[in-house]
Parts: sequence; C-alpha cells; structure tokens
Amino acid sequence: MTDRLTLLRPDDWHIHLRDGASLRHTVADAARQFARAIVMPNLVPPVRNADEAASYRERILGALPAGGRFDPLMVLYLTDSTRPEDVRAAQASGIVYAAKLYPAGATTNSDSGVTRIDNIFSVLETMAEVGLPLLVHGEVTRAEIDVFDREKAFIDEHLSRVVQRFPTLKVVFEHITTRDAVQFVEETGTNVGATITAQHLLYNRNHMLVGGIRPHFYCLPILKRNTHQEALLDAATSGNAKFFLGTDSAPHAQQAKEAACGCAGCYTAFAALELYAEAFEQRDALHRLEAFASHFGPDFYGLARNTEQVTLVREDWTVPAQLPFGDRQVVPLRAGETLRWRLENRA
Ligand SMILES: NC(=O)N[C@@H](CC(=O)O)C(=O)O
Ligand SMILES: [Zn+2]
Ligand SMILES: [Zn+2]
Repeated sequence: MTDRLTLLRPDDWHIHLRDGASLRHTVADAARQFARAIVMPNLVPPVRNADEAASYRERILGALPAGGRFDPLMVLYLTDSTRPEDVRAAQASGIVYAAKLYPAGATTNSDSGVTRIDNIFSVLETMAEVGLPLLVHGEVTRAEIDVFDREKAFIDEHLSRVVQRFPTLKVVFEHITTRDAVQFVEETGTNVGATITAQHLLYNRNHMLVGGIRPHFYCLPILKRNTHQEALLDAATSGNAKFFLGTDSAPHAQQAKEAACGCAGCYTAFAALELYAEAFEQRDALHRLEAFASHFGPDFYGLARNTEQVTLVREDWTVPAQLPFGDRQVVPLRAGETLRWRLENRA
C-alpha cells in the first residue's frame, strides 16, 4: 500500500474565493493546495469586464499570506449585455482565461446571468475566434423541470446546440454530476472538457438525505443517485484527458447553510487533494490522480504544467468543526470527521 504520493502541484479549474474579509481565509486555503485556480466571477455585482477582473485579482493577491505563491486565473461573467468588445479586451488583458455562462437563476448569484443563450451568440463567436474558453454551469432553470433532471435537460436543449454551432469553441462543462454529462463529453470533440468535484465523486444523494437532511452536502448541481456517482468515478479515474479537477469549493457562512432555506455550495478547498485522493483510492486509481489533478487541466487550457511538487502522506487527521471565514465561520465538508490523507505542508 502506498503511504506517500508525490505529484506535480495541482491547479483548481473551478473555485469560488468570494470577496472582502473572506479572501484572507479562502485564498490561504487555496494557495496551500494549488498553484493556480480559475476564479469564479459570481460576485455581487459580478465580474463583467477586464477592469473588474483586474481589480478583483488585485484584491485576491492582496489577501495572499506573506511569502505565499498563487496565480488567480480570472473569468468574465457573461450577461445579456456582454459585447464582443468585452471579450477582446479580456483576452488582451492577459489576466482573463475564460468566460462563464450562468443561465439566469440557475445557482448562487446568477441573477445577472444569461436569459437566452442565443442572446450571446455573437459573443461566443468572438470567444471561438480569440480562443477564450466558455465555462458552463449546465442546468436549465424552468420551474417544471425536476431539479435532478436539470443537467440532462441542459445538454439536450442547449449544450449540444452550442457545441454544434461553434465547433472550434473550447467548452468546459463545469462540475458535471451525471452519466449523461460524462457521455456527452466523451462523445464530443477534444475542444470539450469537464471538471469534476470531490463531493460528486465521494457522495450521492443518499448521503445528503438518508437519516436526516445534511445541508453541508447541498450544492448545485445537486448530488445525484449512486449510478451517476459511479459514472463520474469511472470518468475521473479513466485517464481520459477531457476530465480534470475543479473543486467548485463554494463557501457560505454557517448560518446561511444551516437555515430553513440553505445556500448551495460545499467548502472543500481546505483539503481538496486529500478528498480527491480518497475517491481515487476507492477505485485503486491513485496512480491516475496526478494526471487528473495536475496535467489535464493546463493541457486543456493550453498552459504550461506546474513544475513544483507536493506530497500526500497516509495519515489520519480530524477536520475542524468550523473554519474561519472572514468575520464569520464556514463548516467544511467532512467537519469533525477523519481524513485518511494529509498534504505534507499542512499546518
Ligand atoms: N456550486 C454551488 O452550489 N454553489 C456555487 C455556485 C455554482 O458553482 O453553481 C456558489 O457560488 O455558491
Ligand atoms: Zn455552478
Ligand atoms: Zn461553482
């Protein structure tokens, strides 16, 4: 049995760092694990153009602990009024690496999202032309569609159409949760990839709903049945370069999660690699972790792989019941429970 696992330092291709006082904590946690991260733009108001991305990036770097190294890769938030010029300016800025499609109303802070994908076709055309990847929260929002079916409906109604219409556009289907999404990504061209979270590899909806409702497992897209979890585990451990690490670490203050109407999002960045290692080990696939975590993401984005290494050691440790989150607290995934792997530089 392997007791130490050394791999290239990973990157996180989907993270929420939030803003303001929380940055001090979210950035420190991310920087301990990752060299770079694709930083989600769903602030209020969202990050809509290169200038807003540049100032958010400065706030993130300003929150980095002394001596810390971390490269935030910024993302534009597409709205109905995003223009092709915004895409060109973002590409020219050198700090924006993608643009994100949130269907309006699909998830946390998506009110300014796109109401009809056809509204942004000229923007998508420019993105394809300049080589800026499209990141997608793939869920329809129509009230009559069951929450467990919203990802599949998005593929059928929208994503397949977008991919056909813009065959050279790079697309990352974010935080996929279904066998349908795995199959769609497998069957489309090499310009279409997907991120997979640790929680969707480790859990299914029973973990969230059997024996009591557990708000800290609630995220969007929602955990699905175990057959979908199995399909995601197959994909992540397959060695297929289209599937790579994106934590979707999405902290909300404890009171906002443990509420009559709790927010969606799991906080995982504090132990992301440890959580993924647990999932890969379930499949005897630890030898596939490095490529998933550290090779396929930069390869897809056309960036150099990292050169520094990190080491995971087999050592039990207990996840704290809470972690500081600005002037509040966040309950991390697995709070109070034991993790079997530990990143060597963990304090
Ligand atoms: N994943 C989540 O459940 N929540 C994310 C938004 C998102 O990625 O959809 C958040 O910003 O809280
Ligand atoms: Zn999302
Ligand atoms: Zn997210």
